[in-house]
Amino acid sequence: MKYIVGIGGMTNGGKTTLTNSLLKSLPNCCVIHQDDFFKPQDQIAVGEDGFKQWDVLESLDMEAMLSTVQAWTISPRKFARAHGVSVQLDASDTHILILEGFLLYSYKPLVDLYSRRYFLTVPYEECKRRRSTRRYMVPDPPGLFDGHVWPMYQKYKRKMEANGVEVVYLDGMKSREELFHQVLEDIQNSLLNERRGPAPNAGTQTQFRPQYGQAGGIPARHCVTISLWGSLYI
Ligand SMILES: Nc1ncnc2c1ncn2[C@@H]1O[C@H](COP(=O)(O)OP(=O)(O)O)[C@@H](O)[C@H]1O
Ligand SMILES: O=C(O)c1ccc[n+]([C@@H]2O[C@H](COP(=O)([O-])O)[C@@H](O)[C@H]2O)c1
Ligand SMILES: [Mg+2]
Repeated sequence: MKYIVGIGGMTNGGKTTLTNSLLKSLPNCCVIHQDDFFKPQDQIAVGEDGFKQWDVLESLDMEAMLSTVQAWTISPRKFARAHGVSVQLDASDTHILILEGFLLYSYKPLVDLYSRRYFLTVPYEECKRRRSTRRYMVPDPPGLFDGHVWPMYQKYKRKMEANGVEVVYLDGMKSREELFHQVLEDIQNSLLNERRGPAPNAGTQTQFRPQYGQAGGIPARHCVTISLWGSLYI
């Protein structure tokens, strides 16, 4: 069985932290980080506000991300081998892929591929505080958060909701441990249900239809991590 989990939501909601914990506990689990698909700086448009528009879908090479997801979907084992990782399998033959990023549910070709979509949020003040401590590859210029990051977050979230994309909201103010256990348990339950039979709404929650792009090479910056079967068997 192939199972794709989205760990999405706002910047600094705790997506990468949660994903790293899940990877250690979920069997045969690969991850694709959306951040690894940012286009080079010279291809990022400058808005009328004077800010580089990092927080829009066009700043990401989503076709390349889709191709990477597609490669996993076609053969998770081959995908793992292609990245030099051996995967131990047991009889259940479950393969999990985590997609992690801040604009996971706004790209139509991907949106219906998820088995489960999580969405982390924290209040504005906490998001701004956490962001002020972060150092990205390209540091935030003064005023970027209020002038670009936050308005774009709100815009894409509104669109996602208007499109009827079903997500499981997660309170990013909970402790790292609480979030980890909550999501791990939820994924385990969801996997059990999937094994019992297809969920009535799986893959059909929105009007979007998957449209696969051309499969291509995986850009060098793209990082794929594989975690092997651990002590946990689902
Ligand atoms: N549950 C949490 N509670 C408090 N701080 C957190 C929590 N999860 C992550 N953090 C911190 O918030 C910051 C952003 O976390 P990160 O996982 O990188 O977020 P994202 O990938 O969503 O931008 C980091 O400093 C991280 O240590
Ligand atoms: O990683 C990069 O190259 C990069 C360059 C410029 C900006 N970013 C920021 O990365 C943010 C998304 O990552 P994250 O982990 O905060 O969800 C997004 O809000 C961008 O503003 C990231
Ligand atoms: Mg992150």
